[in-house]
Amino acid sequence: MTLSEDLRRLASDTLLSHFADYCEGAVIVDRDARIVWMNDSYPERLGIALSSCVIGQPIEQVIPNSMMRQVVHSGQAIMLDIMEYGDRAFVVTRLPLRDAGGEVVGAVGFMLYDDPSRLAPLMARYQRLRSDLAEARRKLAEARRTKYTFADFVGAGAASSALKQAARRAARTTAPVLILGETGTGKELLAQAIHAAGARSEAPFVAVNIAAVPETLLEAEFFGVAPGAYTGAERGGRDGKFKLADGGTLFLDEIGDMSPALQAKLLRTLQEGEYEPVGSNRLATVDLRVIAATSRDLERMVAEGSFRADLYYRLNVITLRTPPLRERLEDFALLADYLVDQICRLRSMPPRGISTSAVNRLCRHDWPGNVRELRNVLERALLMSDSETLEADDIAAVIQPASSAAAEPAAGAPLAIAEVVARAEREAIRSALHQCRGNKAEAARRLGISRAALYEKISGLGIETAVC
Ligand SMILES: Nc1ncnc2c1ncn2[C@@H]1O[C@H](COP(=O)(O)OP(=O)(O)OP(=O)(O)O)[C@@H](O)[C@H]1O
Repeated sequence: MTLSEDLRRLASDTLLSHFADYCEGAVIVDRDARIVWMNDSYPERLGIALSSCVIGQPIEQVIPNSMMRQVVHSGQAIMLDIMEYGDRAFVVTRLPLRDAGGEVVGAVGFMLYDDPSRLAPLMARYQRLRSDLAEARRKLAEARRTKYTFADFVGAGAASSALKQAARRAARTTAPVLILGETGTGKELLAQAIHAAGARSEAPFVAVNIAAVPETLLEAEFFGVAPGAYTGAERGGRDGKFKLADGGTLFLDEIGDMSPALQAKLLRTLQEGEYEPVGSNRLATVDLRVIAATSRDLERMVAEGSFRADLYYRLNVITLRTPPLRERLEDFALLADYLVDQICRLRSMPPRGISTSAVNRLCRHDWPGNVRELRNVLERALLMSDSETLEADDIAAVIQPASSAAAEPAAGAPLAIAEVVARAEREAIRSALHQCRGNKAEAARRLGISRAALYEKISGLGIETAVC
C-alpha cells in the first residue's frame, strides 16, 4: 500500500470519530434512512432522550425536517444547510456513504453548530431573505384576495334573490360554474363572491379576460413559460395563470372568445389536472376550481361548431344567469342608493341622496352597459349637480345622448386631428357596443378590429366608464 493510500484510509477512519467529537451532533442512517447510530450529544441538542428505541427508526420520526433520506436517494451531499427543529435552527452538513463499489449504503449527518448566531452574517442575510419572502407572499396573497362578497351584490327583487341563492349553493361545492349574462351585470362580482364564500377562500382567485389578451400570448398567459424557452425578458421563465391559481379559483372571463386550439388545451388540463408550460416537455399538475363567464350565446356557438361541446359540458356543471338591468327594475332604487353612497365615499364627497322621480327616470332608460353604465351615469350626475338629492332633471341632463353635440367643435376653435380621430373612434365604438348590447367580441367584428384592439381603445379613449 502506498503512503497516499495509507493516509486516505487513516483520514477516513479517524474523520468520523473526530468530527463526532468536535461537532455538536452526529447521526448515521442506512440505505432505508433508518437510524443506525447517533452520538450522545445529538439528542441532547434536540432536547430528546436518547434511548435504544431511536435506533432502527426512520430518521423523520426523530427529526421531522431531516433531509438525510434525500441524500441517500440522490447520492448528493448537502454541504451546508439550516435545519429547523421546532422553533430552533441548526447548521448541518450531510454526506452520502458509499461502499467499495461506489453504491450508496447510507448517509452521515453532522450538526455543526447548535447556535446559528455563530454564523451571524450569513444568518442575518438568511433571516432578511426569509422575512422579505414572507412579506412578498403576504402581499401576493392580499392582491389575489377577492374584493367582493355576496353582500356587495345588490338586489332584493325576485331575479336577484334567486340568483344569489343559486350562487350561494354553488359556493358550497367545488363544481365548475358557468355565468352567463350581458356586460356589466356583475358576472365577475358574483365569481369573486362564490370564491370568497367557498372552502378555497384563503387560496388565490385569479382572473383572465380572454378577450383582452392577444391570441398569440394566451397560451403563455395560461400555462406559463419554462426557463430558457425564450431569450430576453422571459429567459428565466414565467408562471402562468394555472400555476398562480393552484389550490384556488381560476376565473375565465369571456370564455366564448377562446380559440379552438386553446379550447382543446384547456379541456385537457381540466380533465387530466395536468398541463405543459410553453417550451417545456414536463407536465405540471394543478388543482383548481374553474368559474367561466361569457356574454355570448355559448349554446348557439356549440351548435354552430365554434365552441367545443365537450368543453362546454365540462364548464357548464352549474349555470348562473345574471339578469340585465331592464329585467330587474325592482332593484333600481336599492342599486341607485347603494351606488350613490359608494361614489360619494370613493370621491370623498359629502353624502348625497336620490329621489324617487330620479329613480323612475333611470328605469325608463335602456341600459346596454348595465350596472357599470348606471354607475357612470350616477357619477356624472353627482359631479354636475349641486343638489343634495339627485332629481329626475339631473339624471336627464347626463343621460341624453350629448355625443353628437360634443363631437362638434365650438365655432372658431379648430380641433387637432388626433382629437377629431379620437372623438370619431369613441363615437363608433359606443354605437357598436350599444347595437351589440355590450357584446365586445361582436362589436369588434362589426368595427373590423381585433378584440384586443377594441379593449385597448376602450380603456385608452376612456370609454370603459362611459358605455361598455
Ligand atoms: N348587483 C350588483 N350590485 C352592485 N354592484 C354591481 C352589481 N352588478 C355589477 N356591479 C358593479 O358593476 C361593475 C361591473 O361588474 P362586473 O365586472 O362584475 O360585470 P361583468 O358582467 O363581469 O362585466 P363584463 O362582461 O363587461 O366583464 C362593477 O363595478 C361591479 O361592482
